[in-house]
Amino acid sequence: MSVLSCTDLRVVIGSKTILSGVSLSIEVGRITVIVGPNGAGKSTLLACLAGLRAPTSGSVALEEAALSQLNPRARARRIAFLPQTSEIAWSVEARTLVELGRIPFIGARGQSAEDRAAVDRAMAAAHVEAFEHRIVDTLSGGERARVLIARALAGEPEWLLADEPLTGLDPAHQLDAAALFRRLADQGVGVILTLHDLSLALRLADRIVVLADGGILADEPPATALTPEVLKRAYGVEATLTQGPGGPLIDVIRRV
Ligand SMILES: Nc1ncnc2c1ncn2[C@@H]1O[C@H](COP(=O)(O)OP(=O)(O)OP(=O)(O)O)[C@@H](O)[C@H]1O
Repeated sequence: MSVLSCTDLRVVIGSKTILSGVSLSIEVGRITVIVGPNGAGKSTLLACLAGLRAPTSGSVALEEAALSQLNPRARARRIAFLPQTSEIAWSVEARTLVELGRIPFIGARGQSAEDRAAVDRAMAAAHVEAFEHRIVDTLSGGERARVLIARALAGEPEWLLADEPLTGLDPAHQLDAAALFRRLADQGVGVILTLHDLSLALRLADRIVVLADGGILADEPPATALTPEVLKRAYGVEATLTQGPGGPLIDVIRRV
């Protein structure tokens, strides 16, 4: 079983320590959700796990091999990274953007029938077939977010690492995206997400990693991860956990 891990990860930018002493071992076939306050280092950790940022010290490994030893093409075939939506603004048709997710597979002869079929499957999974010929810049934020999910899926990766993938989606499309992530995990994909919506995190995750002050404050199954004490320490808020008809709900009462 494929495992993505980091050991004693430390990231220093300028004079600021962003992450320190972070060790994780994450298995495929599960949804791992990273939560934590603004600036806790969630995006930085995700970029390190995707092999897109070199840590200052410590290591990231895919199975037994250091990620830094894999060439970028081989790494991109196995790990898809979905950045925060706001970072993308391209004047290309949606299908062209999704096709970019196949680049690690495309040979000298250009796209094969299998590449085109994979793009079709990815667009269908993210429900974006209707936008095929729309210029991405003209799509709404939520529509663009779904096209970007399709781009990440086009490579049919073993790992999907997504930074805030549900932000900007309406409730129905959040449910669709959550169901898609669950399907992928059930098919054996390792899904690692950062999320700000704690109730959604509880409903979606098999495992929740709470980052705060550059380190891991909790690393637990959802049933035990977000206790009032953890929420207080991580976010500085008083909050309660209740059961709603759709699943667990975090009710934030006040700052403490
Ligand atoms: N290039 C950089 N130069 C200086 N500081 C940086 C740089 N990149 C990240 N940081 C800082 O590192 C910290 C962690 O950033 P990161 O984006 O990983 O946090 P985050 O937990 O994803 O935050 P958010 O919830 O707001 O998206 C922040 O304080 C950020 O300002």
